[in-house]
Amino acid sequence: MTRDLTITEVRLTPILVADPPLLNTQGVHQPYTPRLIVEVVTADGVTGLGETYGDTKYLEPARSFAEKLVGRQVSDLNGLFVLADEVAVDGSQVSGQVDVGGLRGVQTADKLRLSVVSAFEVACLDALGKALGLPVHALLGGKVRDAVEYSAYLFYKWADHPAGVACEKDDWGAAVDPAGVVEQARRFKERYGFTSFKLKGGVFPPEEEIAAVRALAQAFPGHPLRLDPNGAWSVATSLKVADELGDVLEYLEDPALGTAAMAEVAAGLKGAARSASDNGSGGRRAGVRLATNMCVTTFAEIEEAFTKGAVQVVLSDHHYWGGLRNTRELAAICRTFGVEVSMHSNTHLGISLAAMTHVASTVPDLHHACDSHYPWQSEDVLTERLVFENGVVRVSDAPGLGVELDRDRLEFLHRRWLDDDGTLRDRDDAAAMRVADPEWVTPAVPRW
Ligand SMILES: O=C([O-])C(=O)C[C@H](O)[C@@H](O)C(=O)[O-]
Ligand SMILES: [Mg+2]
Repeated sequence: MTRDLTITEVRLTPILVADPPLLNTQGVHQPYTPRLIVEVVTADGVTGLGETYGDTKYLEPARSFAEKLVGRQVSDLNGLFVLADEVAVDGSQVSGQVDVGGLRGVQTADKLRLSVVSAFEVACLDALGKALGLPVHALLGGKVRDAVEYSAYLFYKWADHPAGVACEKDDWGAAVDPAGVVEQARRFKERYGFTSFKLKGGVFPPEEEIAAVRALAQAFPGHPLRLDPNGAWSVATSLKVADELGDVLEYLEDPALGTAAMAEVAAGLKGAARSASDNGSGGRRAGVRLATNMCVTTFAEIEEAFTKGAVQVVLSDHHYWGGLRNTRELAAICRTFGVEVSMHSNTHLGISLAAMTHVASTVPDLHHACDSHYPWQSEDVLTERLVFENGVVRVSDAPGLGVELDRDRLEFLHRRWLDDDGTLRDRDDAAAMRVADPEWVTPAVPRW
């Protein structure tokens, strides 16, 4: 039977999804965060789904990209990148600096385009898989594992959003000290079976975060632990934290901001490793590895970081690397240079979790449990939520991504976006923090 894979319609639906009051170095999560749902429809009536950031700076290029897509084949995946180069990006939204809302590293025009393309690539793969009766992992060459392991993404957190702010309630409670963090980790383990834990740091002075990680190590002996202050520390502070926590950390994630600072931290750790092997005096910091989702976020950033030995683990994110096939290319480059890979996550829904799981299932040497914010998202646009059991998501063998859109939920969340006066349509954690603390400004880096 011949199939007509021509794209006849592309639907873009911006939505606002509930997000708990999770703290990071720049502020606190908004009560609702923007996402964009992409649907690509073929002449045969097959619909493919994709998901990406929904802020205005992504939405505008996504609209012009969508117009160009009609009439093309869902199988023309390489052509998506050629098309992307033709999409204009608002120069005022582009910067070499760390993005205020998402802590996603540099925000170059190319990276914004890739973040948009990623959703269309996933939607095309979903449609192609459905049309051919093949799961997305098969279109990527086939899975090498049946389940993908995720880690618990622990956050310092308030019990509620500030009084008077419209929001959805969550049942996680507050976590603003070591006991609260350990309790949150316990619940993650109970609910989802996660056995590795990542704490989002850069919120409290390093001594407090060291105490929280020590408390986790005591409560969960032998479990892999990570701490990620999103570049909030100086090189000296980073090395001090490595001294304090080196014996329990799986890796330290973006302790200092940017490749140059990370390379200095790495050099300090390497020096310690040398003295440890020479005379046993390297201290705990000697074996600490550095991971990043902030200084290696584009192909252009790889050479400098790898040449300087700034990182030992790259946390890929298919959104900003430009999709699932680029994620595999990144993994191949990392493998060549002896750098490990795992996956980063921002606030995302089930379409993206399904996409992450498919691609992760095809990467042979995935070295660590992947990050996912999904447990924090009580809302989704799927008829059935994806499930974490014993810390893993099973890889679907159903055609495409193996997920189904709940159109009523999509409409409900879109209505919320339509009803918003614009305040929440561009994620801004510092602005959300100012609701509770009007004096708050994004902290200068290094913060400690
Ligand atoms: O690993 C990371 O750096 C992140 O997940 C960045 C995110 O933006 C996270 O910090 C958040 O959403 O607060
Ligand atoms: Mg990170």
